[in-house]
Amino acid sequence: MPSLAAKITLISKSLPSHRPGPTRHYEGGVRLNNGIFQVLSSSDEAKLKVQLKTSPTIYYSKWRDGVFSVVVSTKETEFTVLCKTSDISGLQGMVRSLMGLPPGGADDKENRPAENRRPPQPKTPVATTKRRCSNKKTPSPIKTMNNLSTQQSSALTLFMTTSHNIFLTGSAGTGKTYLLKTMIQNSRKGTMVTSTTNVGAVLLEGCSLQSFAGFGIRIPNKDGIKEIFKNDRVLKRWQKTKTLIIDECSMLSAALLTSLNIAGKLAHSSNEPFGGIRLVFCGDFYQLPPVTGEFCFTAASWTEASFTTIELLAPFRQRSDFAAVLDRIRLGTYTSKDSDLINSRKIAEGEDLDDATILCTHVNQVNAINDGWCDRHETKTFTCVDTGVGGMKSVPKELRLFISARVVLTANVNKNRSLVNGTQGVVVRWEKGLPVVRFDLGFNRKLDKLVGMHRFEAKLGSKVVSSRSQIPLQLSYALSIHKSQGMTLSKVVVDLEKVFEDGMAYVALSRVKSLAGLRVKGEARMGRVSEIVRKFWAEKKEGAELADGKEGGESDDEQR
Ligand SMILES: Nc1ncnc2c1ncn2[C@@H]1O[C@H](COP(=O)(O)OP(=O)(O)OP(=O)(O)O)[C@@H](O)[C@H]1O
Repeated sequence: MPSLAAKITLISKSLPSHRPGPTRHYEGGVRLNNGIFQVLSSSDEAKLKVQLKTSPTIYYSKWRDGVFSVVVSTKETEFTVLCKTSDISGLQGMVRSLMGLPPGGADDKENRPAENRRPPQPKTPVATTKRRCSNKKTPSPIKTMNNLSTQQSSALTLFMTTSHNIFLTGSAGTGKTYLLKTMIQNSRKGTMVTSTTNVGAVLLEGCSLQSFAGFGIRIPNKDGIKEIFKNDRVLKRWQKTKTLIIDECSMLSAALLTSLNIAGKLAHSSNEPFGGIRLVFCGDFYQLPPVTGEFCFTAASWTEASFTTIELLAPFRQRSDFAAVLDRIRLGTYTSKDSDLINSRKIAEGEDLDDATILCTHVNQVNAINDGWCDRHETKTFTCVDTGVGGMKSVPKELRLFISARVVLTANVNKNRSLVNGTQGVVVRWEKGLPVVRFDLGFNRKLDKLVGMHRFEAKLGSKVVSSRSQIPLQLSYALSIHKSQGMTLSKVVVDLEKVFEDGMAYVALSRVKSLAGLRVKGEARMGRVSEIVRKFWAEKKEGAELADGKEGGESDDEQR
């Protein structure tokens, strides 16, 4: 790959606009080795076609309403990037990042259009190993991509080599959080890691969005924010923030996004969107919506942020056949065959499901099931040790466990041995007063491991503001679907009779790795798909057309 980088030549040049208005028109493309991707034409409403002469890869793109989108399809994978970029050097950066290549190239200079001499380079060097901040001179993004897919590597390159605001999305299990963690490891000083959910914050070792913002449970207006900023600590935190990462952004409301925008502008005394803070949002709007209010993308602040959208398409959690069924449920395009397939997983009479996690729609169902198990056994109680203020609601103060209890890890204990958040097991004995858990590593592999106290930290930037030490386990007989968002589980029973939220059934069904690990209690209701989300994507994707099975070189009419 690196040698290929030098052989990519940008041959694009700007053309005079033949229509009134601010839209710029380009002709050109990038040269790859002896092949040429050629952008044949462009305008705000017309398709940009990228023609590929010699490679099996198809690049197909379209320009609409100022959004340039390119669909890349290789033998291994296929993904879409939509980016609001109005300069051809942005296009060059996009193509490079799509290919997993570092920015720039030996032969770029001469061919770059005069007004765009600066390729998208990182302003400061980027780390490959150290978290948040680095002083290394030469970034080597490829080193950090070894265990990432091509799609994920490309997205990481985009994160590391541009300052675009990024919206990282994709179906459940496409590795968004996995990639986000790598981005965090390679992020610069001043990066704040947050999530709209406590569970998400724990997973990323960040803090909840509301605690970062200093808003508490409020969604303040401008005056309210000025009042909050009288607290010097909160104001300084905002002023130090250069990048704000928000995971589980499907649960971020439009009102809160608007407040964040105002706060960023006030803190940085700047009229730039979010006061110039770079945004990295991660989530899937087809999953759970905000608890109250509208989706964040309905706010004017979303448009102001001009996100570059990265949609990961390759499923990691499930095999592609099951992933395809789940995707249709996600989009509300499932067939009766899909529905029958899910319902064919109904619990059989007398079936032993003690090793499964029951995913419930309501918390009272969850507590009743887990408490019921504790009540029937002799339990040992583990009390947490807290430091700092605020506590961590998602980690229990008191954890009741018993021998033979089914548990799930809530922290990464040992990545090499697959003892990560979500790994399930059974408490088999006590040792030194601590539980020994027989973890299920899949493929009939088991591992006994003494689980000690784990320090869960809430961070604001690199500063630990509070911590809670607790055994990183949770009874896993039942979990709420809300809590399960983001988890990967090996065997689940879904109870979807009382689904009350768009995307809820999809979140529950997509936690499991395979159909074999899925059991259904009662009649599975697939729930609805949010019309607003559907519209959001329809408008976004109108700009992108997949070139399934079509080689470059066809005319626009043929493509239609
Ligand atoms: N490059 C990778 N190599 C190996 N495993 C991966 C990779 N990317 C993701 N995974 C694994 O795939 C599973 C799903 O990944 P992850 O939880 O990041 O997906 P997600 O898109 O965030 O899902 P959700 O939307 O449900 O939260 C996890 O078990 C994760 O460890």
